[in-house]
Amino acid sequence: MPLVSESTHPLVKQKLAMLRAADTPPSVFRQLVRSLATILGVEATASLPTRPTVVRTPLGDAPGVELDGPVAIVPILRAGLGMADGLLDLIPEAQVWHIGLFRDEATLKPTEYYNKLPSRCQARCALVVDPMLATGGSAVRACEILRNSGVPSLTFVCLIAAPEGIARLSGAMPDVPIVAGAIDERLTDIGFIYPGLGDAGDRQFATG
Ligand SMILES: O=P(O)(O)OC[C@H]1O[C@H](OP(=O)(O)OP(=O)(O)O)[C@H](O)[C@@H]1O
Ligand SMILES: O=c1cc[nH]c(=O)[nH]1
Ligand SMILES: [Mg+2]
Repeated sequence: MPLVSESTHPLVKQKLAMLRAADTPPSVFRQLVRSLATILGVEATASLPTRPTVVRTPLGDAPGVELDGPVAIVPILRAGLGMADGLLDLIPEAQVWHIGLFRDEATLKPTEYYNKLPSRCQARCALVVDPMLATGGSAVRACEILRNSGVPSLTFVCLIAAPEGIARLSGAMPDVPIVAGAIDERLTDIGFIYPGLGDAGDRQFATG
């Protein structure tokens, strides 16, 4: 998997255009976040380790595979919650570990307010999900928490990334692939992704 990928899938582009539109209501926004996460999840799990197995069909034996070890989906609260549902559609047996971070509006630094990792983090790999990779501070913090908990393989999945956030996350975690729906132009002077979609949490949960 490339270190940074920007989706070229036509459905991702179509759904992102709908998601960005300022008049898209929260109910539709949530559905779009969920289905975008599923499509990007397919791309993000393309190298997931598997082991061979054999299953009995009504006619005989067929070769197959099963996932080689547990997978964790890690939404960064709160905007990552809607993406977790989309990835669970893809991997229903995954564990879900919640990390709560909010970004200080003035300093743009993340503050951790919730952490519900299992006492023993035994996932073979974790898919960290957050719709927005802006300065990269939240993504780096979440990946550090998971690294310190011993998760061997991390992948970061977002809907929209800023070049600044990609540079920061890749600099801090050069072995964490970033799967993005789109890479936008830049950050604004108040740390929003331009053109972006505004505040992903507020738009999902109608708190704007
Ligand atoms: O890359 P960064 O500069 O860290 O910014 C990105 C973060 O900002 C948003 O969360 P926010 O702090 O708005 O919290 P919320 O999910 O509760 O709305 C977003 O969902 C990311 O977590
Ligand atoms: O553009 C941005 C940047 C950070 N968080 C958001 O929700 N949107
Ligand atoms: Mg927010």
